[in-house]
Amino acid sequence: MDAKHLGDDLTVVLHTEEELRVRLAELAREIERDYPAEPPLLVGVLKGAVMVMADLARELNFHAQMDWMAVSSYGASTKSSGVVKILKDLDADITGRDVLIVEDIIDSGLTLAWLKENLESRGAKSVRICTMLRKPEALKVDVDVAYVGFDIPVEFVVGYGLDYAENYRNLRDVAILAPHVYSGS
Ligand SMILES: O=P(O)(O)OC[C@H]1O[C@H](OP(=O)(O)OP(=O)(O)O)[C@H](O)[C@@H]1O
Ligand SMILES: Nc1nc2[nH]cnc2c(=O)[nH]1
Repeated sequence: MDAKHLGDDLTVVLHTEEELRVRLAELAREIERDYPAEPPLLVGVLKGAVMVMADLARELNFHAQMDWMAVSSYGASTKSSGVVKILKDLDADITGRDVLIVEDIIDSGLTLAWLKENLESRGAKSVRICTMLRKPEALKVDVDVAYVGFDIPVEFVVGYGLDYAENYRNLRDVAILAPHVYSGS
C-alpha cells in the first residue's frame, strides 16, 4: 500500500520504500563483515519486524536461519507500558550461538534492553541488535545497538511493519501518523 491511499491519516513520509531498501543493503554488508566465520541466528520480534526480517534476510549473502519471538509492551496504545511480556518464545536453543535481534523500532528502549538481557541469560555467545528505526531522544534506558537504519524524531510512526491498532503495517514507506487518528486513545 502506498501513502497516497491513506489520505489524511499521515502527516509526513519520513523514509520511502527505496530509502529503506538502500539503507538495509548497507547494513547487510556491515553484518556480513562482522560475522565472517559463522552466520548469526536472526531473531525477529513479531509482529513489527516482519518486513525488516524478510528484506534483511534476503539481502544477506550467507545462510540466514530465522527464529521469532513475540513480546509486547504497547498493546493497542501509542505509549509503552514498560512491562514486557513474552507472548511467543524462541523455538531454537541459543546456547553458545551468535544471535542478531532484528527489530523495526527502538523507542523508549525498554523492550530491547529487556530482550537483550533475556537472551544473554540463556547462554548465547553474543547478542547484537539491528533495528531499522530508532528515536534517540525517546530513550529511557541505555541500549547497545550495533546496526541502526535511521534515527528519527519523537513522533508516532507507522508503515514497514509498524502499526497503530494493527493497521498500517502494510504501508511501504515509514510515515508519521496524524494525531487525529489516535487522539483519545
Ligand atoms: O523501545 P520501546 O519503547 O520498548 O518500543 C519498541 C517496541 O515497540 C514495538 O512493538 P509493539 O509492542 O508495538 O508490538 P508489535 O511489533 O507487534 O507492533 C517495536 O516492535 C518494539 O518491539
Ligand atoms: N507503530 C509504532 N510502534 C511503536 N512502538 C514504539 N514506538 C513506535 C512508533 O513510533 N510506532
